[in-house]
Amino acid sequence: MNAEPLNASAPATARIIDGKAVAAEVTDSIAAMVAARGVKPGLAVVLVGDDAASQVYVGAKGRKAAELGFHSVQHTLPAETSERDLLALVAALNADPAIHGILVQLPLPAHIDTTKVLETIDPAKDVDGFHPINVGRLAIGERERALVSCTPAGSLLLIKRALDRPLAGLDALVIGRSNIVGKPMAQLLLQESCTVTIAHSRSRDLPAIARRADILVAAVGRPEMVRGDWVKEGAIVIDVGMNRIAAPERGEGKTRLVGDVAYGEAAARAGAITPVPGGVGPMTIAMLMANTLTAACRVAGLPDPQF
Ligand SMILES: Nc1nc2c(c(=O)[nH]1)N[C@@H](CN(C=O)c1ccc(C(=O)N[C@@H](CCC(=O)O)C(=O)O)cc1)CN2
Repeated sequence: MNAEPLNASAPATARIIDGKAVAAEVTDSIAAMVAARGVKPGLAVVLVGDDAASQVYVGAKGRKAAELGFHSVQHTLPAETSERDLLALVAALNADPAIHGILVQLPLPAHIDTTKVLETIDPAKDVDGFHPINVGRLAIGERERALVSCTPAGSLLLIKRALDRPLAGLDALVIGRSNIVGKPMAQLLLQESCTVTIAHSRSRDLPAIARRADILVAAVGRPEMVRGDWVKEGAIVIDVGMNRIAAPERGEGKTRLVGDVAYGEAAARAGAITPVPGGVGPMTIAMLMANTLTAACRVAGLPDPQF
């Protein structure tokens, strides 16, 4: 039977999908599961160099892990660290039974081959879900054996919370084809039996494609590219973009964060929409914690936690 498209009585202004609140629900449930299951998930976060934003993210991940009762370690290496030394650290973490999850913060300095580093992480400890084994398992429909990339996994959870019906049969559009967000997002939606389109910078008549989408995920890295008139009435809009743009109205040299969607315009037509900040971003760290708990449960022979 064909699913009805979303639309019918679309509200004049979208519901705001509160990523912070959903992330807090996820991490609360993780803390409860850690206590109930008697596991001590171990997360190692590796930072190479002194990129200011990366320092903030790595600090937030380590603190959240400790707060949830995980064994939490951070390795901070200087920017000049050789690829060989970084690979040796990853190998040591692969061999450490107290560590269930390894995360190497990106971007890495230019002299280090990122692919080589990510492929050295034991797939069972790859809590970022970037290893080709995990990507492949997701692609062949073996999500239950994979660790799934955190941002798409978190986005799917937000979509499910925003919808009051199953996703099956809905038209989903993912704008952006990155390995980290666009492609795994499309795979997840496909497994929910959506009809999935992946669009990118060379797609023809993107506004027309977008107007057909019941679920629109923007992960293209272009500030406010998706305009209000691209959005179907009542659609769920998930904005993965995080773009810092000049904000002279706030004073000289000031900036502000915007997504890939022109929020005000899109909110006037969407059924529900994620803001930036406060939408998808907080889910990334929550799903990292979820993946680390999952990895620890698998080692202990326990069932995967469900979120
Ligand atoms: N190994 C990884 N590296 C990177 C990842 C990743 O998932 N794994 N993602 C990004 C950075 N990132 C986490 O690492 C991340 C970025 C942003 C947020 C977030 O919550 N953003 C806030 C806004 C923050 C602000 O005001 O600047 C939001 O959207 O509300 C969380 C995690 C690159 N590297």
